[in-house]
Amino acid sequence: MPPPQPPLQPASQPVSQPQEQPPAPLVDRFGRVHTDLRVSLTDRCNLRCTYCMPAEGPGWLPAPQLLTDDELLRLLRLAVERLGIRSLRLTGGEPLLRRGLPDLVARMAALPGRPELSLTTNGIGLARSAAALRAAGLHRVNVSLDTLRPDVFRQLTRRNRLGDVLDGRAAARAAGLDPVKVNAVPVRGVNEDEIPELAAWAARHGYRLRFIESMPLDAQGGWDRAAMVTADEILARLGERWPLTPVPRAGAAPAEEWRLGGTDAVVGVIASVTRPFCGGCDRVRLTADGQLRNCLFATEESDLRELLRSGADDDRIEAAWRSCVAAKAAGHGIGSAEFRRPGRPMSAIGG
Ligand SMILES: Nc1nc2c(ncn2[C@@H]2O[C@H](COP(=O)(O)OP(=O)(O)OP(=O)(O)O)[C@@H](O)[C@H]2O)c(=O)[nH]1
Ligand SMILES: C[S@@+](CC[C@H](N)C(=O)[O-])C[C@H]1O[C@@H](n2cnc3c(N)ncnc32)[C@H](O)[C@@H]1O
Ligand code: SF4
Ligand code: SF4
Repeated sequence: MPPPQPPLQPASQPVSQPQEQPPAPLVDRFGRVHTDLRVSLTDRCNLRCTYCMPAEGPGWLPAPQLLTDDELLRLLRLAVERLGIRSLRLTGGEPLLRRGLPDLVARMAALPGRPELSLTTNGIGLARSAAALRAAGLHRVNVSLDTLRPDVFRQLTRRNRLGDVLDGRAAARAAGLDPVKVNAVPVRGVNEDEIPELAAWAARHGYRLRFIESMPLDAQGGWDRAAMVTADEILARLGERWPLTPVPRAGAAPAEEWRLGGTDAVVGVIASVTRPFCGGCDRVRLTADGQLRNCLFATEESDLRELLRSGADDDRIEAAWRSCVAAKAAGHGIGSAEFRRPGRPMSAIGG
C-alpha cells in the first residue's frame, strides 16, 4: 500500500516561501537610506557631565514607561528583518546601568543578519562587564573621556570616578573589543588646553580619539554657541603640535578624521554645529521609552510603545516606522531662525 500523502494546499492559499528579497530601504524624502539604529537603553546615569545634565536630576522616565527586553527585541527584529537596519548602537543615559545587559546583547547578536553591535558608554562598570559583553556578541565600544586630570574630571562630571573610567577602557581593549574609540567634549576654560595631551595619550595607547563640538541638548538648557569649542579651534590646537593629513570620511560617519604627522594615530572631530554632516545621515533613534526619532534634533516622535502595547501587528509598526523616517527634515537647522531645541535632552535621546 502506498504511504499516505499530505493533504494538498487549496489553490487559493499560496504556499509560504522563505523571504529572500532584501527589505525595501528605510528611506526619507531626500533619498537618504537609514541602516543604523541608535538604541537608548536607559535615561539614567551615574555621572553628571556639565554639558549634558544639571547637578541634580533631571527627572528619570518612570519604569513602567520603559520598553521591556521582549518589547525592545520585537522592534529590533522588525528593524533588521523588514527595514534593512544593519547596525545597532546601544547608548543612554548610561547603557551599562541596564539590568541584564549581556543577555540583552546576546539576544541582539542572535537576530537575523547578525547586526553590527556597538556601545557608547562612560566606562564606569566596563571593567566588570567588558568580557561578558564581548562573549555575548558586542563588537566594539566608544568610551567617553574628556580629561586625564582627576580634578578636571571631577569638575566636568561632578563625580570622582576617573580611575573607574580608565580601568573600563583598558578592560574593553583586553576583552578584544576593537576598535576602542574615545569621545571627548572640550569645554571652554576647563579642558580645552588638554586637547594635544589627550591626542598624544590616545596615540600612545592606540585609541581612536574624537573631539566633539558641544550641542544644544543639555538638560538644563545652558548651551551657549559662543562658549562652544569649535572644530577650527580643536584643529588649530592639534596643528600646533602635528602636521594634520585628512583621512577620507568613512561613509556617513559623524567624525571627520586626520592623521597626526609622524605617528600612526588618527584623531577625529565631530563638528555637528560648524560642519554639519546631515546630508549623508543614515541614523534613526529609539528611546528607552519606545519613541522613534528620525533625527537627534527632531521635535516630534512616533510612539512605537503605544502601538506595541495596543496589540498592533508588524505591518502597522513597520508603516509607522517608515512614515516617521519619511518625514525627516533635511538637517538640524542649528543657527537658523526656525531652530527649536527638542523636548528631550541628550541623555534621554542617546546622542
Ligand atoms: N548631530 C549628530 N550627532 C551625532 C549623530 N550620531 C552621533 N552623533 C554624536 O557623535 C558623538 C559620538 O557619538 P557615538 O555614540 O560615539 O557614535 P558615533 O560617533 O556615530 O560612532 P561610530 O560609529 O563609532 O563613529 C555624540 O556626541 C553623538 O551625539 C548624528 O546623527 N547627528
Ligand atoms: C549622551 S552620552 C550617552 C552614553 C554615555 N553615557 C557616554 O557618556 O558615553 C553619548 C555621547 O554624547 C556626548 N554628549 C553628551 N552631551 C553632549 C552635548 N551637549 N553635546 C555633544 N555631545 C554630547 C557624550 O560625550 C557621549 O560621548
Ligand atoms: S554624557 Fe553620558 S556620562 Fe555624561 S552625564 Fe550624559 S549620559 Fe551621563
Ligand atoms: S542632526 Fe539629524 S539629520 Fe543631522 S546627522 Fe544628526 S540625526 Fe542626522
